[in-house]
Amino acid sequence: MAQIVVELRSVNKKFRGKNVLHNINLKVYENKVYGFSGPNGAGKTLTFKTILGFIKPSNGEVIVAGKRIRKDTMFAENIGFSMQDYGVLGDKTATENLVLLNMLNNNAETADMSMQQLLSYVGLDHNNKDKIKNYSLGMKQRLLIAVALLNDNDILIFDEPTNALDDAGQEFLVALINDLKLKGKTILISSHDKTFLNRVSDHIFKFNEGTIVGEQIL
Ligand SMILES: Nc1ncnc2c1ncn2[C@@H]1O[C@H](COP(=O)(O)OP(=O)(O)OP(=O)(O)O)[C@@H](O)[C@H]1O
Repeated sequence: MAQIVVELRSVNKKFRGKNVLHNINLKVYENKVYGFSGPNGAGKTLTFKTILGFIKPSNGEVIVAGKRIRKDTMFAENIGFSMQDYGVLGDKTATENLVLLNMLNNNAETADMSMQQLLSYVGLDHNNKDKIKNYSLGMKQRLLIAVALLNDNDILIFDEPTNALDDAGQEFLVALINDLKLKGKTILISSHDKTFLNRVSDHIFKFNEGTIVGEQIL
């Protein structure tokens, strides 16, 4: 039977008295792709940060891979994620960024060769000596995806990976997500592009004003 790998139970979050997430209930089953849709400020990124353990709910429960995220959990270690400008240094090359992050992650087995493979998997050239502050937005998106894949985690969160992607970039991303699914990954992905979400998702959560207002099974 398919396992539930992420579960949110009646999650609420208040910031300075304002309800930014309310009554979020969701179940994520292994090896499926979940689209998160909704307008700006709907709560998609906050829900991702709650699953990652970066922010703690005011009440409710978050369970990742069978473990409850507690107040003293720093973050959910078994999730790879990409968020806009999170964790990458503009003054370094793509390879330097990946090597640094890999060292921070204590991932001893990764050699330069696997960085090359990872960069080529996301369509970047490991020989490119440009600092990433000079990258196009589409190239930065590809690097952020590589960051999410660094530790070969089974659960992946991609926050707005379609931003600034041209048609070829989108096609590449669709193929990459399909390939990751074939490899057994579970993927949570937010986007403003409904056509893209319909193409890649098994299940879509529709967010508005900090809550889930609808679901669609594809
Ligand atoms: N640290 C914070 N303090 C106060 N309010 C916050 C904080 N972080 C997010 N919010 C608020 O929570 C709401 C949800 O934001 P969130 O970033 O999750 O939206 P989103 O659905 O990802 O939108 P977008 O499509 O623009 O990325 C917004 O109203 C935002 O202003």
